[in-house]
Amino acid sequence: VPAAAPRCFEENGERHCLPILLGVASVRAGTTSLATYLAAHPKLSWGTRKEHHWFRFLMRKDEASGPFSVAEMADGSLREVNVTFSTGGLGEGTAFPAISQVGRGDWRSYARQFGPEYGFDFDPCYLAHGMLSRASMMAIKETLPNAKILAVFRDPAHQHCSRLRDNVRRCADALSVMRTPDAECKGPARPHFHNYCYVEHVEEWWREFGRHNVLLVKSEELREDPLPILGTILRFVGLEPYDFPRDVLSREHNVHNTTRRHPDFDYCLQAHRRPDTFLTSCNDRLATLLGDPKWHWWPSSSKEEDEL
Ligand SMILES: Nc1ncnc2c1ncn2[C@@H]1O[C@H](COP(=O)(O)OS(=O)(=O)O)[C@@H](OP(=O)(O)O)[C@H]1O
Repeated sequence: VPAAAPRCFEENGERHCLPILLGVASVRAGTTSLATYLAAHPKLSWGTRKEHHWFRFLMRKDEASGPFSVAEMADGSLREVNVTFSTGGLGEGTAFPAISQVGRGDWRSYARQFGPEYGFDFDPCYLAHGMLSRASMMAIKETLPNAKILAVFRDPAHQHCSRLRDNVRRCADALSVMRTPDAECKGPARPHFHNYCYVEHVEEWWREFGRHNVLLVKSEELREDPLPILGTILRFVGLEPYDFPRDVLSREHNVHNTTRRHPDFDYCLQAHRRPDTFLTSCNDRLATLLGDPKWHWWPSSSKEEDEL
């Protein structure tokens, strides 16, 4: 029996259950591979697709149902959503529209996308910076209060500098666009950086779901050997160990690797790994919070500093 008992209903002789596991992060960290591996388990299914985007919020430009720090949940109730982010919500200083889940349907509409198996759903945009991701977190809590939360984190400097080519337009709350590495690396911490300051988000999700319900995975470890990670995830959701087919695990999905070719990529990477940068301080805090230096990704006194 999984730790999080699924919530199910029957319709036309078919049984549908809400997912028990929600992957909430992060963009381009290997979530497609991980989801594909998990889908090979006979008791696990992602339902109709890997990413259901059920908890992404809709923009409502037509009416001002409140200040932009308020999100309208599926049942019409309003929630304050930018209460704790240190940098304020998305659109800070601008007249940003209210955001809403209304029109999405109730929990059954979501559950209909899954069968009777233990479902899981990945959306790497839920754990990110800003009002929308916080609203997603609140909506998830409302619909799936017992969900197990999974986040895959990848070297934040790599993630950030990758955007030199790949503007993050798919995540609605990551509107900042990389311009030049110089401006980004030497300027003050912009809201965009907070997507990769994982420590800020971990504390938020712990607070809402409880520490034991949030599992963090290092993307680099997943790439090295997915088996131990899969074992940990099975234990996390309360399933027995399973011998995943090796041929499934030997394939990597959604591989691009084109970002590295940008001429400024290495410079950007090195600049962000200096000891005095915002991302270094985030890693320091994350490694301390989790009590494990592996969450730092690069040593504080990096040799790369000398090379700049
Ligand atoms: N097993 C495994 N472990 C770790 N990382 C992996 C793995 N498989 C794929 N990848 C790399 O993950 C990147 C794609 O991540 P996502 O699938 O999460 O991207 S997406 O946000 O859903 O589009 C993409 O990174 P880049 O190639 O650097 O772009 C993949 O190469």
